[in-house]
Amino acid sequence: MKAYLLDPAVAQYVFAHSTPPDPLLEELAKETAESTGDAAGMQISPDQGTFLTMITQLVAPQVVVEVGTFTGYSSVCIARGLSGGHLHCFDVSEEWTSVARRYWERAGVADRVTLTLGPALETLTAFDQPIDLAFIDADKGNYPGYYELVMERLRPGGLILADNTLRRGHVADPAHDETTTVEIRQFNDLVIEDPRVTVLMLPVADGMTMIRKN
Ligand SMILES: C[S@@+](CC[C@H](N)C(=O)[O-])C[C@H]1O[C@@H](n2cnc3c(N)ncnc32)[C@H](O)[C@@H]1O
Repeated sequence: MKAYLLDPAVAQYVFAHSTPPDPLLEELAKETAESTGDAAGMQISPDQGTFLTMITQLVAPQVVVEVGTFTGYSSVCIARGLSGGHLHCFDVSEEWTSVARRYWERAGVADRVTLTLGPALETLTAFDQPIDLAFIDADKGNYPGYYELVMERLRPGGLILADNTLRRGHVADPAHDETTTVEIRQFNDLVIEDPRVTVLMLPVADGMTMIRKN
């Protein structure tokens, strides 16, 4: 499991005292690992999945947006937390999201999930519903664009969650200039300087930032 910033023994303790994934999510993780190779590392970790379900239950959103669906792990977790709301997923990959579609059916949440395929900067621009909750987990260079498109549609009090905002801790090392680290660092700076929001970075998995629109 991903817990880049924790001592391994502490990480084990954390996982042992957090609700684990059910057999369906374990099967999805296994199928993703077997069928997508190195790309499987893009999947959120099980503790993040539990977090997404809990936060969705707490926010009780009507409209949720997910940017970056892959094979569906995070979307199943979000959809399971819904009580009457709807999840709108955005991704470019027909192949990867075909796996997600199967697991939405098996999880019994297909009727509360809509998938739109295409570059998310374009498909989100065409999305015209007020958003209550958003999860951003796609190509890192476009995070500022996704953030602004979501912010324009986010209700006051609404919440954005952005994944991978610590880049294994590299963002805190000014000498680390790998492209994605620089992109995420710029995104983190943009968010903390935005007067419209309240921000909390959580050192969960690869870093997850909670951004509440004031
Ligand atoms: C990190 S993965 C998402 C992981 C997913 N949240 C999960 O829990 O398994 C990133 C996803 O973003 C998608 N993506 C990359 N560039 C994109 C773009 N420009 N527009 C929409 N989706 C994009 C990829 O196809 C990939 O499925």
